[in-house]
Amino acid sequence: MEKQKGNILKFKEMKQQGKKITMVTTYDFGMMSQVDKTDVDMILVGDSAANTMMGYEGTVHIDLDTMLVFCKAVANAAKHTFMVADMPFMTYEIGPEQAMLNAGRMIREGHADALKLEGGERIEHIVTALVKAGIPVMGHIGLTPQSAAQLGGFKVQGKSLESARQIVKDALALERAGVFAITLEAIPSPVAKIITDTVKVPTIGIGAGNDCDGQILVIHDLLGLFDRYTPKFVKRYANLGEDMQKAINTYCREVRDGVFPDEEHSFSMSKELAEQLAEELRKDGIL
Ligand SMILES: Nc1nc(=O)c2c([nH]1)NC[C@@H]1CN(c3ccc(C(=O)N[C@@H](CCC(=O)O)C(=O)O)cc3)CN21
Ligand SMILES: CC(C)C(=O)C(=O)O
Ligand SMILES: [Mg+2]
Repeated sequence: MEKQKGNILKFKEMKQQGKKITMVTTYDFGMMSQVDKTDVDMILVGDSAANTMMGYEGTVHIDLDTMLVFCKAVANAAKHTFMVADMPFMTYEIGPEQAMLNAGRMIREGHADALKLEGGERIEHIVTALVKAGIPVMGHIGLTPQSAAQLGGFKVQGKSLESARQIVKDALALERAGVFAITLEAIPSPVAKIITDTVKVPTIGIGAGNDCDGQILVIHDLLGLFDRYTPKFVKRYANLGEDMQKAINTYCREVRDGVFPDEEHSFSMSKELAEQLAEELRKDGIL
């Protein structure tokens, strides 16, 4: 049976029924064509594209127009999968007006179904405005990579009493603002459990333990296509990087050995026509 495209009501129902929500990132048409055939519940066009697709160390170097390129490519293949996209760094922090203008582009031009913003209490007024405008918003708290410089790097958050309490408050602020789900990144499992038990909207964890309502991983990490760094929370389910190297090396060997292309991968011409052609070309003085 063909997969139904999810929606924010379905995700809330899944939380109520204790059904786990599955999510991966995706950044391009080819990958999304595969993901769209799986039973993953939703995808994120993450600003982690800055790392996985562009090779930057952090996520602050990707701008709105670049995010739009990835969104458009993914949207062309996301026929059955609910598509969330990250608002990139500094495209919403100035205030509701800036956020609305840029969110409008992500949805109109990028074809995102929903948007994700980093921050809690700090951006409550901005999320409120977007939700009032009819945009489904996902929150993202804990380790927020766009503020890594301030956090001292990609560090686990909420390890002290005070910072854990702040993250819980951030979750409540986002719920008040009307988010449909909250990403919890790199926080101790007990803190994620408290939030999951407290808010009515689904929590989607990445490095936040097994009590969240759902999980997300960067697709390059789970497929084994990214080896610059591997956060503790990443589990590799395949080694596609190695598979790719093997396939490319086999191709190179076959070309060097004169094995590829064979007849199956070439176009033929009748012997008569080929001879006629040679004759004509000899007449022309070319052969
Ligand atoms: N490929 C990829 N995967 C991700 O999960 C990811 C990105 N890129 N880019 C954006 C952010 C950055 N993320 C990261 C990156 C590194 C760690 C990491 O190495 N953390 C240390 C903990 C360090 C500490 O708290 O002391 C670890 O050991 O997991 C965590 C999250 C998560 N996101
Ligand atoms: C790691 C996830 C949650 C993310 O924000 C991203 O991939 O950009
Ligand atoms: Mg992100």
